[in-house]
Amino acid sequence: MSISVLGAGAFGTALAISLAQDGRAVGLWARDPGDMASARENTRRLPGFAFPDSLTVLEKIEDVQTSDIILLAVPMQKLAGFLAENATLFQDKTLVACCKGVDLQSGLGPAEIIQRSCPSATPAILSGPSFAVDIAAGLPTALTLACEDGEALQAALSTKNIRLYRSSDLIGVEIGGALKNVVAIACGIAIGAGLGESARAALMTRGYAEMQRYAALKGANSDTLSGLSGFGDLTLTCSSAKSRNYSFGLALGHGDPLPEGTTVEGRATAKAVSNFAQSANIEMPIAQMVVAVLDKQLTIGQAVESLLSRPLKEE
Ligand SMILES: NC(=O)C1=CN([C@@H]2O[C@H](COP(=O)(O)OP(=O)(O)OC[C@H]3O[C@@H](n4cnc5c(N)ncnc54)[C@H](O)[C@@H]3O)[C@@H](O)[C@H]2O)C=CC1
Ligand SMILES: O=C(CO)COP(=O)(O)O
Repeated sequence: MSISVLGAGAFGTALAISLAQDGRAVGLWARDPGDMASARENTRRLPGFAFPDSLTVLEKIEDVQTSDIILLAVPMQKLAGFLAENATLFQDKTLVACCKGVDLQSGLGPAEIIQRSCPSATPAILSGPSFAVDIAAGLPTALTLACEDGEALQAALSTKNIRLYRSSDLIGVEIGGALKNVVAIACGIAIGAGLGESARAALMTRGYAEMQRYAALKGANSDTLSGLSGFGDLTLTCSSAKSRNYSFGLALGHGDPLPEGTTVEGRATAKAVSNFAQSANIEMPIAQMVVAVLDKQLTIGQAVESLLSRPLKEE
């Protein structure tokens, strides 16, 4: 089965490198390829990792039509527009969403967006704890691949350093990857503002409870979030400064200039999730406080005060 990766940010590039390291023919398409084809490296988004020989930089997006499996590695808020623009190229393909988030405009995750724009395609979700640099460096990782009847796909996308676990719960897997970014921003804020590691552990745990509430209402299986794309990615992202979401929170909490030009998926997803929580009348106070701080409706001190003064309840 031939594979292409669309979107040559850090993650798309890392996945293409890992897949091609096994000698598979892999196509990588970038909206703006720069000198990638001649340099055999993505010097802007993932410098220092040479492309294996079997990785081809696609000249035009139409070249993707020879592939059966297409990995979508564009940022979440661009996915719907990207699919709408290119839907005719994706008929009957297996489309593997690698982005993590909830679309702010529609409130949908990648699986439903794929189903709506490309009804003849087979949707799949790849998610779990993995920094692009770790994958590109050949370090060991374990991720979840969600797809109906996904055994062949699991075999096709497993590599020497990416061990894939299979799931049929697309909604649960995409929610884990999307919502952990919101909690990671909250944790970064807490550490940046000097609130301490106990506060971070509390935010991770109560943030996880919010993820479970959201997932239950969206029809996810109750145990999916305990896997790699939920608990696994929450742990990684809330504890490593390699995470852009956590680092963004750190800067916010510390009062430093916010990083620019990086993909911080949790910002838009926090808003999408809070909108849903409000309309569905479920409690997601951490997500709502992240939005309030981002929108400057509350200071960090006021947000903390608000979380601590909520009515006492059972765990
Ligand atoms: N970087 C990482 O370690 C990981 C990233 N992800 C997810 O992968 C997704 C992409 O993230 P990164 O690759 O890290 O982002 P990035 O910030 O490195 O790159 C984003 C890329 O998307 C391209 N792009 C933006 N809009 C586009 C459009 N309309 N059409 C085509 N290309 C477009 C940009 O040109 C850029 O190359 C995100 O949802 C992120 O959560 C998931 C796991 C790990
Ligand atoms: O999803 C990731 C790790 O699994 C990457 O996290 P960031 O997008 O916060 O860098």
